[in-house]
Amino acid sequence: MRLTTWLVPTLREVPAEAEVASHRLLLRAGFIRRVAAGIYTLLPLGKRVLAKIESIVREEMNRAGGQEILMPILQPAELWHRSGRWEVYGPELFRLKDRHGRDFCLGPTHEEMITALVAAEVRSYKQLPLLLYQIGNKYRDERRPRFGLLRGREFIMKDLYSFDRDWAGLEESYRKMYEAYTRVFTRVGLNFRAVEADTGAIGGSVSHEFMALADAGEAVVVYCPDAACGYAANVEKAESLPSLEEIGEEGPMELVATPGVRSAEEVAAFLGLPVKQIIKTLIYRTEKGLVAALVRGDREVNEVKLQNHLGVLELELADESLVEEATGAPPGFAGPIGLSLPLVVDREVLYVKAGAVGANRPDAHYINVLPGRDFPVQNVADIRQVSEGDPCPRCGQPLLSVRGIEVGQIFQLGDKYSRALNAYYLDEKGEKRPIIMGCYGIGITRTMAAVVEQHHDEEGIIWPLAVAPFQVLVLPVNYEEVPQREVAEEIYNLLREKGIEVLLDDREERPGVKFKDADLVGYPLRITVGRHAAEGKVELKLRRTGETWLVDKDEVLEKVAAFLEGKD
Ligand SMILES: O=C(C[C@@H]1CCCCN1)Cn1cnc2cc(Cl)c(F)cc2c1=O
Ligand SMILES: [Mg+2]
Ligand SMILES: [Mg+2]
Repeated sequence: MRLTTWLVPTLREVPAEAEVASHRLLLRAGFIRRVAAGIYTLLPLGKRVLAKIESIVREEMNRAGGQEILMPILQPAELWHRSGRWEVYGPELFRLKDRHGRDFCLGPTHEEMITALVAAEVRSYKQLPLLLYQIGNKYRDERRPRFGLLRGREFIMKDLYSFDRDWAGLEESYRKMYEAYTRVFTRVGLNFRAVEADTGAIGGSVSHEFMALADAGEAVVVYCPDAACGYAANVEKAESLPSLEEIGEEGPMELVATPGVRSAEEVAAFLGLPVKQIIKTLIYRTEKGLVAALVRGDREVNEVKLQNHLGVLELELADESLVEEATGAPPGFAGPIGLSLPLVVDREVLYVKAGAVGANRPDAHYINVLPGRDFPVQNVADIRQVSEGDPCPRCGQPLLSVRGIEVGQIFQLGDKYSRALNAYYLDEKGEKRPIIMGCYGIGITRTMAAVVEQHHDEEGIIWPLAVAPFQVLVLPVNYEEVPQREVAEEIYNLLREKGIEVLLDDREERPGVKFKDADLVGYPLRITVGRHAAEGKVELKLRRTGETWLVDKDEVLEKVAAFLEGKD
């Protein structure tokens, strides 16, 4: 292919809206263009990378026994009514009406649709297990689309659904998918970790996320430094050994004036107590009303754990006016004493024997508060956010934390959707039983961006060979100069005949522009045809290491083949 015929609109300037490397570089290198917030066009080189990622995913899904299908993006609301999710999802679900006024949504996921299909087509245990998957667009109206392809409102996902006769079957399908995901992310060149994950509203119990480690990642992973232990979890779900240290001496509760002293740190300093002896009260708004969550002063509430514990769909910190109304005091003076709200108490709070809490009146706190004596402790749970340094829940060593990009997530769903959509089968004895499901997603466009986050330098992208838009770039420094053009054309045609993905930069551009573009786009191997062409010599350059070799043009094919075999 000749670059003069290809649309690769590279940019010198960094687009202002791009905050992370992958967004900046995919724009500058001419791989994507923004259409609207969270909505992108994939340009030719971007599409070539996607095609490579998709074919790796397809190979591994097929190897695991998956059968590829393609479901509609337009989903009739009726399916979502049957699963009860039409009302559950809010503005994130793109809804529309057809010309007859019938309700549809643009598919954010396909549990309902695939389960309805299987309900209609599977009758017998002989048809199980069944693994069906698709690769296609998904739509989620994110409140804050950002970071380019990392969080879009339209994106490409591979979603596979497993259908088994029982839980043992599901565990086998889940294990196969876990291994298939490990192969996919290894092959595309990502440094990733599989971590225990929260299942969210999808239901089910077991879930893992595949995290590409990157500072630009929105997810926080906590993990045990000891590889033999191997504990790793999304912080939404992560646990640590609770501190069962008793704090403070029991004593009579007292009201003390704490003028303008609000935060746990301020109250601790004012009262001369350690922060962990403060008991924080945070008021949350849910669709079932207000709730007060209590954690030690040195902890944060984990809102995902709290939401799961309460079984609510919406959970948001109550704003100041709501807190005033509910407690009679501004935030910072809220407390559990005499509070007419349901309390959820973190387990560690029980070990605070003389706590300080807001007195539900301005500028006042109670001290020597004893949980159980001074406020009810019926509802105790693990609702605290684990942080770096907390003891590993398995082996006690201090946990570490790192940021990650969630490129895949797998779930053991169970029978939630099969019961809702009537997907049953008859076993050997003719007994009717619900199909046991799993669902498994990979963010295809997000994976491309994650690869760029992990593979770039200040010059541009460094594509791993397996997903590069082209394997080799032939770069004649001065295309009008005869020996250079002839040698470049000769090498270009030789490689093409061998089926190597080679691009020839035949533009009449200044050499500097050509070199800068070559490094920006990130072709893995570059063959520069310059002044040595007259003696039949060319320069090979590896984008990843910058290493260069001056070789005779007759050695090029052998060198390129060796590089392609070496796979980076
Ligand atoms: O999608 C999943 C679970 C798995 C992920 C892997 C592939 C199959 N689905 C979870 N989820 C996330 N965001 C959503 C957003 C909207 Cl607006 C919605 F209506 C539903 C969902 C939703 O169900
Ligand atoms: Mg989540
Ligand atoms: Mg997730």
